[in-house]
Amino acid sequence: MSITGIILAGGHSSRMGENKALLQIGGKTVIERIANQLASMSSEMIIVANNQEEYQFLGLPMVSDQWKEKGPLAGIHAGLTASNTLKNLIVACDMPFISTELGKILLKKLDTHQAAVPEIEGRLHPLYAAYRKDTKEAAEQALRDNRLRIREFLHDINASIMKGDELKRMGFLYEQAHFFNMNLPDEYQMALKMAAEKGKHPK
Ligand SMILES: Nc1nc2c(ncn2[C@@H]2O[C@H](COP(=O)(O)OP(=O)(O)OP(=O)(O)O)[C@@H](O)[C@H]2O)c(=O)[nH]1
Repeated sequence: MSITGIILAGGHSSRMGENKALLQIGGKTVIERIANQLASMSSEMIIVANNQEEYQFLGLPMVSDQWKEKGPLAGIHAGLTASNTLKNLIVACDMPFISTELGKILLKKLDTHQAAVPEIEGRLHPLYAAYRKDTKEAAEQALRDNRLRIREFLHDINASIMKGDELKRMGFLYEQAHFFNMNLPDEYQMALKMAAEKGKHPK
């Protein structure tokens, strides 16, 4: 298994008001939960962070953005630049309930595409998606041109947009929780409730 799991943790969490990667859910920080999930799918991991001291406790390799204050596309670029593997799974640090089953489906799609990105009920999820290392050049060009929308970057590469129906046909029964991301304090409270419910009715 030659796969790198890349966690984007270089944002400002300004809507949350505190570092959302370090919020606790079920006795663990969100970033630890994600790292644990990624560990089962990848041979290497990288954290892309601009304030690295905050994540030293994870004991994982870290890199910083080369393009500063450009948002998640710069995180994707930095992660792919540092990666030593063709196949990479990128995850935002604010998605507490990602599915490893989905991660494996997205990574498999890289046999035929440069990227695989879920689109669930009309909403694209490029921050839980698989990217080949060879998309780094297109990311760099987009950053150079100051085209920072990931949706546009996906047009520049051979990306497979995987809709809910296709995922269902492949036997993956998605839940909204898999794509849940926390931006606001209320959404953190919601995540705590979701985790408590999951604990009551484990699958
Ligand atoms: N490496 C890197 N990651 C980023 C950057 N901006 C956002 N991210 C990450 O991308 C994901 C989604 O980020 P957002 O929620 O859109 O932005 P944020 O800055 O974290 O939060 P807000 O300040 O509330 O907008 C999170 O995992 C962020 O850590 C960046 O400039 N560099």
